[in-house]
Amino acid sequence: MIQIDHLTKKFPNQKGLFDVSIQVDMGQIFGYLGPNGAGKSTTIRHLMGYMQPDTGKATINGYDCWEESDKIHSILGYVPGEIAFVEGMTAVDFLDAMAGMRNLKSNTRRKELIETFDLDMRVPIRKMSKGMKQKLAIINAFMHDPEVIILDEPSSGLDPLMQKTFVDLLHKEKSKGKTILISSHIFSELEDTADTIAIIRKGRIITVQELSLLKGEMAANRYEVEFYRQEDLQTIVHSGLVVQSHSGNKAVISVDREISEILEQISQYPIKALDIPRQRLEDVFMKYYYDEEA
Ligand SMILES: Nc1ncnc2c1ncn2[C@@H]1O[C@H](COP(=O)(O)OP(=O)(O)OP(=O)(O)O)[C@@H](O)[C@H]1O
Repeated sequence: MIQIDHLTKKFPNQKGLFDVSIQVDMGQIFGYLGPNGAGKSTTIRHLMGYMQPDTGKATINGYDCWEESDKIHSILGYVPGEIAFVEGMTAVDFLDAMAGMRNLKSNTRRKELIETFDLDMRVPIRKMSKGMKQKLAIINAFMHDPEVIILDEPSSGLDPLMQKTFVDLLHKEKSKGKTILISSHIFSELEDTADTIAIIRKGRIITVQELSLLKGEMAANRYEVEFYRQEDLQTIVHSGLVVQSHSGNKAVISVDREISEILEQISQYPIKALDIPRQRLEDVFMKYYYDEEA
């Protein structure tokens, strides 16, 4: 379990983290969402034991991330936001070195992951593309079967097929009961994986909610209806339903009452198309961002 309690870290430029509290339970995928410079990587650096909080604390499976970081690293898999490999190393050298540091005896899982992500290990790291380096970082993060996994924008650089492979891997790990924190500003990545989402902005947590509730908050609030006949649209405009806008034979109707009441009225006329715009995490995020700004 990952726990951050009232963590504050103020940089000399007044940026940083302010009273951040989050909890990621075992078997949970926790999405950490925020715009550039919000404080996601700074939070993760505290979890990794790279930074000492001014006040508050972070723990992983009960170990203090700053004071007991050595204990944490053996149970942790981590994909950093900016990956820097030692120049001149081959991918095999790198994974061997990491396996050695972790006292890892078996290569089975490593081989499976190399196959899953289809990484050509013969290419020297310095000649690898951004996506290939990202794959190598992912293999490194998962090859020792860690209990807790921390991923800082993990699928940046991966092509759509590999992003899907990665999402599948996350689902498998979750089903094994792993605790996973993913920071991202790629909404779809979290929409497909996260149970709970925290939104951070300017170093402060704006909201922590179950993804399903967060989406429900902005549940379909309008119908887009296309009529065959202009006169039917005009009748609807004057029917007492709240028509937000209309053009051509299309009307956007506000869902401000019982859905059955609205459907009953519009279904009196032949309808060419009816669309209920799907709520996306991105819309929810923008709403929070905008509301806080206002
Ligand atoms: N060591 C530091 N000294 C001073 N300011 C810092 C330091 N580290 C981070 N910051 C500032 O703190 C803020 C949060 O940075 P952070 O890297 O955590 O953001 P982020 O949410 O990970 O952003 P991105 O999505 O762009 O990676 C930024 O304004 C950054 O400039």
